[in-house]
Amino acid sequence: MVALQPSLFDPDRPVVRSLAARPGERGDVEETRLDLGQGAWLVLVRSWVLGADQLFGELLDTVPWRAAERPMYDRVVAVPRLLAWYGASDPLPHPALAEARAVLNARFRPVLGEALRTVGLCCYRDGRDSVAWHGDTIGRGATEDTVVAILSLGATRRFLLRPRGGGATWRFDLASGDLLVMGGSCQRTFEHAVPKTQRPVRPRISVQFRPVGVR
Ligand SMILES: O=C(O)CCC(=O)C(=O)O
Ligand SMILES: [Fe+2]
Repeated sequence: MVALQPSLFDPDRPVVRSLAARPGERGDVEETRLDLGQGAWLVLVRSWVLGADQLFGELLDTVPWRAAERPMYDRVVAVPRLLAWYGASDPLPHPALAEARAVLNARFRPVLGEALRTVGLCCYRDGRDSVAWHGDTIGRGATEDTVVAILSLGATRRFLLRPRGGGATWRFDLASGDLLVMGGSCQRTFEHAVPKTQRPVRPRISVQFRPVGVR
């Protein structure tokens, strides 16, 4: 990791650190690459964004969060998290998210063959909020390899991945500023989830960067 000169680091302005442009090359940060098997891979970067709590606070206060509902059997239930969505041409709610997307594209566009363009946000208000097991299989993720990058902000929450056909579950505790990138066949061969927790936790925001059409 490159040492940051204190005078260059303004704690009020989040810093998105650069990623290596090509595998094997070194960026500002250490990437952990994991092969999950079946063509699925992950890239994990701890403390990718510096000043992440500042960014977290600004997003919590300024994003137009909406509560959603979905049908379940014969009832309509509340989706247990708040949502916001920015399409490819929508202005993003914070300049750091545009910077983050540009850094991700410098690294992953060659792998993906197209750019990450949309930005989805989830807010987990407390430990009762969660996302159930699923793959992002709407769009090309259902049939082709894709990339979904997640920036985690605020509370540390557990992120789980398991193979669809059965097998061991991978667990990652994602802290504020961490980046987790799911690639290859991950959306169709694995499922991921953020389970509820009994621990008292402050809110967490996740920011998902995806190609157009993938959800
Ligand atoms: O909050 C997260 O880290 C995961 C969110 C997610 O899987 C989704 O929105 O599809
Ligand atoms: Fe997902």
